[in-house]
Amino acid sequence: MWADVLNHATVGTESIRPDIALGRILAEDVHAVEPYPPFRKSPFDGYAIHFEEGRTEYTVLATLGAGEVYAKSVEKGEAVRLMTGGALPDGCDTVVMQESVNAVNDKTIEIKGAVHQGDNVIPIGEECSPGDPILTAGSVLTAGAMSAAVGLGRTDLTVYKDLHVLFITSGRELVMPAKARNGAQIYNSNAYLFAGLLREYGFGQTGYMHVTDNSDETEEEIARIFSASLEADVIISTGGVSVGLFDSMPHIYERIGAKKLYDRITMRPGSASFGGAIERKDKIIPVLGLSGNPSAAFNAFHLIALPVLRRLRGEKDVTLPEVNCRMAEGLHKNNPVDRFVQGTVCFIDGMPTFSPLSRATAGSLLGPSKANALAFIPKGAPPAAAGMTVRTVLLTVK
Ligand SMILES: Nc1nc2c(c(=O)[nH]1)N[C@H]1C(S)=C(S)[C@@H](COP(=O)(O)OP(=O)(O)OC[C@H]3O[C@@H](n4cnc5c(N)ncnc54)[C@H](O)[C@@H]3O)O[C@H]1N2
Ligand code: MOO
Repeated sequence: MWADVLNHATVGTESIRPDIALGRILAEDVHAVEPYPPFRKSPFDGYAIHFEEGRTEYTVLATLGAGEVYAKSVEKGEAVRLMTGGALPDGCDTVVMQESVNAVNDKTIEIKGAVHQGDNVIPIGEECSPGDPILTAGSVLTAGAMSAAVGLGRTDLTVYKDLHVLFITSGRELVMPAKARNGAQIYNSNAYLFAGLLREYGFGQTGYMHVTDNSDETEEEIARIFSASLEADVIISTGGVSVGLFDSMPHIYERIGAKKLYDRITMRPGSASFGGAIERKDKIIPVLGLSGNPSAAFNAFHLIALPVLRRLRGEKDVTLPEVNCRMAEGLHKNNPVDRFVQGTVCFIDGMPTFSPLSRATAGSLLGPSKANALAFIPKGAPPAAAGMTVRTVLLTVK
């Protein structure tokens, strides 16, 4: 069912210039249209010669900077001085580094030591030939990928459109920073956690709304969320999805047209979770209501929301990398369901080692400020002991 939603929800494509494409997802396979390098070039500052067996002295016809062309052909006994990256003139088949040459006079060089025909020539198409695959659809345009495309002459690239993520927080106990807070209220840290996570993972255009879960305001809040949802490709919220009296997110989602796909998942933390989809005339909008507990929300972002967001923006590889780690210390909890424990991965004696956070609870505010990995302890496993090997999901942006 999620597969159906995701297959229909993918955003469209657009053509953009490389200078604004960093971090975007390619929607086309890029092939070389010409060979690279496009001419025979020198890897050194030196002399391009018309090689002749046994000859040590050559007459230098000209000096060329990189990018300059020598129009005539270089014949027997002749050479051209050129710089690193310079094109070999016709008739030259060998390059001699300038350190391997003595100047006999202004116009003549003498080669010291052995030289072989063909030395130091980078051939045309050494790296790629016309038609060779260079970049694949669904990959992220890194700085390196863009330089490859530009180096091969591309002036525009077809990429997936930016996702419009509408993010919602829920709860009357939440106040924004610098606002007055009574003794039982807390600051709305998830608003900042998710704005930051979305930005860190390259999801740029983010609307934000807050639901008070106060019944006097519900109708107006539903109307505002409905109107914001018209611009959204995906909706994510934290809080208000459990069984509390004021947990109103599933109701709000249903009121704005979402069909429920699930309302709980068997993992901890993050079991409080709502998944649904809004089917509109022109598109399907996936809806993810995540747990309000900050650490549960952080885990659920990486494990549930991020793969969905990546898939929606056309990425091929949507999951985070995993590495097997040695547990630095034991955990004492039983595991009635799959558990993802926040912690840090570092290398000790070359061995990836996972250290669980001392307070790895669903409600921990501070966990997301420290964790760079989540250890996976499967359902039914005994409490994880120090020294055992554990599968660990790496949170790569840190
Ligand atoms: N009787 C039961 N109670 C609970 C169950 C259950 O099955 N039966 N499930 C528990 C689990 S598991 C979790 S997780 C929480 C999740 O509840 P919600 O997702 O509805 O989240 P809230 O109740 O709204 O908030 C939980 C917690 O997180 C704080 N929070 C919420 N939003 C923010 C925010 N934007 N910034 C910072 N902190 C936030 C909120 O104040 C609460 O402390 O339910 C259990 N209860
Ligand atoms: O959903 Mo809760 O985070 O499992 O503690």
